[in-house]
Amino acid sequence: MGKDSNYVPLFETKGAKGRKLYWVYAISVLIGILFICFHRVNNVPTIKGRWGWIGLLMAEVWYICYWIITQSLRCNAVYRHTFKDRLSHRFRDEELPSIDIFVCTANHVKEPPSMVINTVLSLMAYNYPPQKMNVYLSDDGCSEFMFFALFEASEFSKKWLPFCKKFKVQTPSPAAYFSMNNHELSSTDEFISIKKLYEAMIKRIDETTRQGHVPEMLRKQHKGFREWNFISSKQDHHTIIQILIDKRDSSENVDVVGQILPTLVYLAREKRPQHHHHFKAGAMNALIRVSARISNSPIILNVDCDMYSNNSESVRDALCFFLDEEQSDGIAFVQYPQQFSNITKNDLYSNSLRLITEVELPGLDASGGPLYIGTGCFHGREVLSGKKYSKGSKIINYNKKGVYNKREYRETSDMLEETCKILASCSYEEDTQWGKEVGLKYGCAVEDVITGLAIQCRGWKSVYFNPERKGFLGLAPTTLLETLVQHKRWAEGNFQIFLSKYCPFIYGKGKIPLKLQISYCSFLLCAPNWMPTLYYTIVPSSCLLHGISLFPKLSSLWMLPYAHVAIATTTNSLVEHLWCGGTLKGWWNDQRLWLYKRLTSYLFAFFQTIFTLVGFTKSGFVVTAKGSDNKNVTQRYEQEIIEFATTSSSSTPMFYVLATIALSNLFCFGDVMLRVIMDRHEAAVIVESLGIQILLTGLIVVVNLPLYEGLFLRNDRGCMPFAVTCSCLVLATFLYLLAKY
Ligand SMILES: O=c1ccn([C@@H]2O[C@H](COP(=O)(O)OP(=O)(O)O[C@H]3O[C@H](CO)[C@@H](O)[C@H](O)[C@H]3O)[C@@H](O)[C@H]2O)c(=O)[nH]1
Ligand SMILES: [Mn+2]
Repeated sequence: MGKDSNYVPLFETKGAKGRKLYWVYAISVLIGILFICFHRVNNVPTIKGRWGWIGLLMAEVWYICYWIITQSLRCNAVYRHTFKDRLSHRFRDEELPSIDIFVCTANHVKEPPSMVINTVLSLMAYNYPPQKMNVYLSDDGCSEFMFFALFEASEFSKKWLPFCKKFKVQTPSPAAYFSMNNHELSSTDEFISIKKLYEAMIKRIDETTRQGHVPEMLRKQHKGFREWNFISSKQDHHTIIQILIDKRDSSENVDVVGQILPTLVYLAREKRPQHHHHFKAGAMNALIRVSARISNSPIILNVDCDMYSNNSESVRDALCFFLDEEQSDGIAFVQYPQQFSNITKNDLYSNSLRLITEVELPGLDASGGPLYIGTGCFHGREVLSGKKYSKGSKIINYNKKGVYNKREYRETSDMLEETCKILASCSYEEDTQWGKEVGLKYGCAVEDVITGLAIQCRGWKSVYFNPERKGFLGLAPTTLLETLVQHKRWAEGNFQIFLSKYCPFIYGKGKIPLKLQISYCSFLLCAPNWMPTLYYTIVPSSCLLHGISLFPKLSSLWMLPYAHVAIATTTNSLVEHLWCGGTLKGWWNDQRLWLYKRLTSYLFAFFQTIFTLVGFTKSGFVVTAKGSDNKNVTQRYEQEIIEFATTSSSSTPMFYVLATIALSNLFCFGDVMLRVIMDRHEAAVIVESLGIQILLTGLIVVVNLPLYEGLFLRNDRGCMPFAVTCSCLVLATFLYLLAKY
């Protein structure tokens, strides 16, 4: 079928409305900023406070540049809408392309097997022909418990998938489904019996994991367990690959109603101490090769092990973008947002990524395409493997309906497993382009962003899709430290890209639009933000002690631009936050985390990047814990009480920084307030000349109230470790005295 006159689009793209008002705001802020700069440059004090002033000027110049960069994300936005019914009209089931789904897991303690298989089951339950679906679990932890859980899941799927189909279950992750309240079905026999089966399975999985070994009786159920007999270390082992469900073998691998099941494969790639395994990027590349041999689907979906599918239509949605006759040209990947099922009402740790989901990604989509953010992303296999765009290239050729993926092997699954072992071995990539030009890129803490950038620079576009019913739901960190460490990894990886040859301004020059280059930089350049922020939290408050004024007097006209910029940007951020569905308190929490991330995550990321660059250290990948198995921690999270307790001492430096800054500001604020109260005559003068600084210091104190509580007032297990409290108290007192005398 060629291009025909009755072409009907499979998706549409709409521009955002109401941009004019935003421009009025942005321009007014810009004017305010110019006035501030003018004032700063022309009023540098001659002696007292000269350096404080110049430092502040530099901090402000950085903020302004960064603010301008971030505007590139907001000057435009597009929203996408798909027509799935048209897709079903145009393509019969047999004509649809097959899809390979990759789930990555790395650590069975931080990522419990019972959670991982919920993700796997939810993906297997897509409303899509099962003979066209292949699910791969990559286990970088090489855990027998994970394999056991997946084996259990393969059995359970035989009942779960028909149940989902029969009752059109919209939430196909069993854990999420059974935890929902008002079920229409809850009193039916079918519901009760499947729930019982599920609970029994989870009990078996959790118990085996807790006991620390899979009992002999259970091991007999599958030949795969034998592989672990020869494994002594998770860092040093051969490849384990087991095809748990082989849909080619249709006599056996059917569900209880006789319907074929999706292929299900377990993979633990080879690991050797002398070979770098490159974290998730390495796992993905092994998956790309292994899946090419087994199923070779033209479409690849990648999800993290905690990101269960919450919408059984996602595959069809994504295909609307790849299969449109006219608009699919050059679309390489479809990115869904990262959304979470465990965000508290007021988003305690600002983990909902609300602004990114609702504002920044649609903005990027308008500038040439969203970043690849690792999970919930549909890729074209060939593009991921390095293919360049040439005019008219599509991921799937519309004209060749139904002929994709004709690769069928005669080999038995045992033989297939043997050949795949080589593909997932350490030495396979030696002297090849894997990790460079082919597959996901190595050597960067955010392998996703850098890989997406490279794809776009090869001429491809990407699409952001945020359907009304959320596509994927994951688990956000539930402690302050986990949050800060996660952001450190992101900031580090992003900054690494900026300083490498992949810097969008150099690498992307002439290949991607300037607007997109700038948009990238608003993410890549977040790490250096620690500098001005640290300066702003230390210098103005300590200058209070000597009465050094760093801002215009309250009665001066020069106050106006400062006030305007502060009020306008604050109002804008508040409005944006509420518009994206946040609460007032959530916005306030967001401000706190804004500060904390800059003072810790970004600071540490900055130096880690520099040290890695000069070869002092190697960058790593600290896997984020998916929830906590400590009931008290979970309870505090749900009650929105900040967790300051730490389990690993290596990460407490972050808390030392936070607590010391918070305490020094408290001392400075106390000091100046005392003077104001004690000396009525001087009070008016102090307030007049130091008003803004007092306000600023006061704000830092108020934002830190929960931290003071954690230091001194709380006595639960989540309070600040005693050692941190003592040391920071001494340190802050010392700094205060140093500044004062
Ligand atoms: O050596 C490793 C380390 C991690 N992972 C997996 O990578 C995924 C992401 O790890 P997580 O600890 O959850 O990190 P997040 O910060 O939540 O992940 C985001 O950021 C990462 C880049 O920093 C991307 O890889 C992810 O896709 C993206 O969701 C998880 O499924 C892990 O199991 C591996 O497979 N092998
Ligand atoms: Mn994660």
